[in-house]
Amino acid sequence: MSDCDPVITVRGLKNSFGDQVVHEGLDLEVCRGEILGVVGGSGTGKSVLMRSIIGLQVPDEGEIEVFGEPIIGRDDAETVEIRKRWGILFQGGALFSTLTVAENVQVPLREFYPGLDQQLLDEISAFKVVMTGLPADAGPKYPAELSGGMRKRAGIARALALDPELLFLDEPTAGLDPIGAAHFDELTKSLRDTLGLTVFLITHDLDTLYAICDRVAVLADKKVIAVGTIPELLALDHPWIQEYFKGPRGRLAAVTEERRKEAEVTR
Ligand SMILES: Nc1ncnc2c1ncn2[C@@H]1O[C@H](COP(=O)(O)OP(=O)(O)OP(=O)(O)O)[C@@H](O)[C@H]1O
Repeated sequence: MSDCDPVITVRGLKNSFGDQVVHEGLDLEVCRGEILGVVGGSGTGKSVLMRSIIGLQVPDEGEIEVFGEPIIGRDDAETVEIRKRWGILFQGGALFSTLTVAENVQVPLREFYPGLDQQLLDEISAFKVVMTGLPADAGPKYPAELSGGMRKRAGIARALALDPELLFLDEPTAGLDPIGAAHFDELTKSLRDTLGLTVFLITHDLDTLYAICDRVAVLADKKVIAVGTIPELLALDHPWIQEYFKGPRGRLAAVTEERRKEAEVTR
């Protein structure tokens, strides 16, 4: 992307587990303010890439910078100021089931700002809950009392607890019905627009790619084989890209997006 101000830079990344090499020579830049979709077949290493960027997976080789700061080889204490600036929604939402929604949102606040008093914690968490479109009375509820879509929103509320600049979302619409998924996409986009976030979004959801991603990075053959807008990717003749975007589901997603845009124009 021209005039890219990189928030994440990955160079020459190699990850392996025993004999299995997942990444080799992987490069990627995520630009400030964009929603970057990360796609690839199952097991191509999308989650391992995210885990490497957030420091949970130590790569064999390569360099990773977030906000211009190196990540690899630094311990938790050294990266605390960087970690405060990002929020993460792991696959499945990963809320603590024994804590209420409000208490879940307060977890990162307590971790990074242990001095905050309970009243302030309650006020911040209540604000984050409402910000994600949940009703205010969702705060005292436990995750098991919420629908799948509401749990995802609660996960986003927790990811937003520290007012991050960068949001990592690992398959946020997995398990949601199409309407719930479309609403979640709208939430992601509106948060990006209003808060100026940069979003690293792993997804299998073609509708999400069409509806909200500025660019898409494709993982295959152990690396990012292409990054670009969907029209740019469609112009490439890589077999996986062609099959993914031009297969029946890809064509349907393209038509759905076309209709959505037309409806917007005539509204
Ligand atoms: N901790 C680990 N130990 C051993 N192998 C692992 C570990 N984490 C990931 N792998 C392997 O690395 C490969 C990539 O996994 P990853 O979860 O990143 O794939 P993915 O692209 O996110 O897949 P999916 O789309 O199915 O979620 C898989 O073959 C997986 O089994």
